[in-house]
Amino acid sequence: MLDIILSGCNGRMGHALEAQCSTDTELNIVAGFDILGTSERNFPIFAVPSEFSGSADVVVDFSHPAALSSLLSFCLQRRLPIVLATTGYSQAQLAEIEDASQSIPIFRSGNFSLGVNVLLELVRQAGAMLGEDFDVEIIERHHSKKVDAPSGTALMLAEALAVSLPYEPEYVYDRHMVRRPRERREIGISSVRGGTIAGDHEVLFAGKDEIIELRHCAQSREVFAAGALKAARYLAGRDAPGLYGMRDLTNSLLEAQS
Ligand SMILES: NC(=O)C1=CN([C@@H]2O[C@H](COP(=O)(O)OP(=O)(O)OC[C@H]3O[C@@H](n4cnc5c(N)ncnc54)[C@H](OP(=O)(O)O)[C@@H]3O)[C@@H](O)[C@H]2O)C=CC1
Ligand SMILES: O=C(O)C1=N[C@H](C(=O)O)C[C@H](O)C1
Repeated sequence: MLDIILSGCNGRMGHALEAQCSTDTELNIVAGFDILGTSERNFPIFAVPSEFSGSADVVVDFSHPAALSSLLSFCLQRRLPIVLATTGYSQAQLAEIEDASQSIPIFRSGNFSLGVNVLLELVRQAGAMLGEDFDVEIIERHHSKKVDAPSGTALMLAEALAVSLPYEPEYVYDRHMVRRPRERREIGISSVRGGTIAGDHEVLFAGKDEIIELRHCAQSREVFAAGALKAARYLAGRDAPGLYGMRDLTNSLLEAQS
């Protein structure tokens, strides 16, 4: 049995995770954290992590960057592993995560779907093969309620391109004031918000008279919830501090199959 604390439990992803845990007898939500505290659920909810005095195996967080410091202090104090799925962290917060991972196991990814992690590999390959001749643009589309832009996944795609392209890219987020032709080393990142789009990421390679589009569309939040719960299982079995990611998880799943 895995005892989970669900941070951001009142949100869209919090509900998606609760639904998946309710169908798996091995997963047990012992408490929730959320800014508004109590609600009518099957577990107690705390507005401030330090108010929880029970025990747990792992924290899974889909909340807001503002929750990070109190979550990390809570986990550091109890030596609890944490899965961080929240996006929109500042550079200083990423450094805080890195620091904390010297003391506890932390699993962080801007996207927990298996498909996006395959997309990242394909984008790396395409960047290395096409980078000399093609312009590259990233387009992400999400529901109207999303607060951060560009998405965490778009930033991961940008990082994947940065290691594979034959030049150091310059990211361009907004062209509306620019009055000049595009330069090869630019990577445009465009964010679209509307309706209930669960998560849609496209990398466009535009060459002379030909275009390649690599695209992933999440059709529901279930894919993210399922991936984060796999990460929680992976982390709970680990004592060693460190910063883990989807590559560690997919490698361990492949090892288990062989
Ligand atoms: N890595 C991945 O695969 C995925 C990551 N995400 C990320 O997860 C996060 C949550 O997404 P989603 O569920 O759609 O968002 P929601 O806004 O629906 O849920 C977030 C919850 O956290 C609460 N919250 C806000 N601020 C704080 C705080 N300071 N402390 C504690 N709780 C807080 C919100 O309360 P209130 O509504 O009152 O503000 C809300 O209940 C986002 O950063 C999103 O980008 C989402 C999907 C997949
Ligand atoms: O906020 C969301 O909904 C999502 N956020 C993540 C991101 O910022 O990339 C992952 C997914 O696309 C859904």
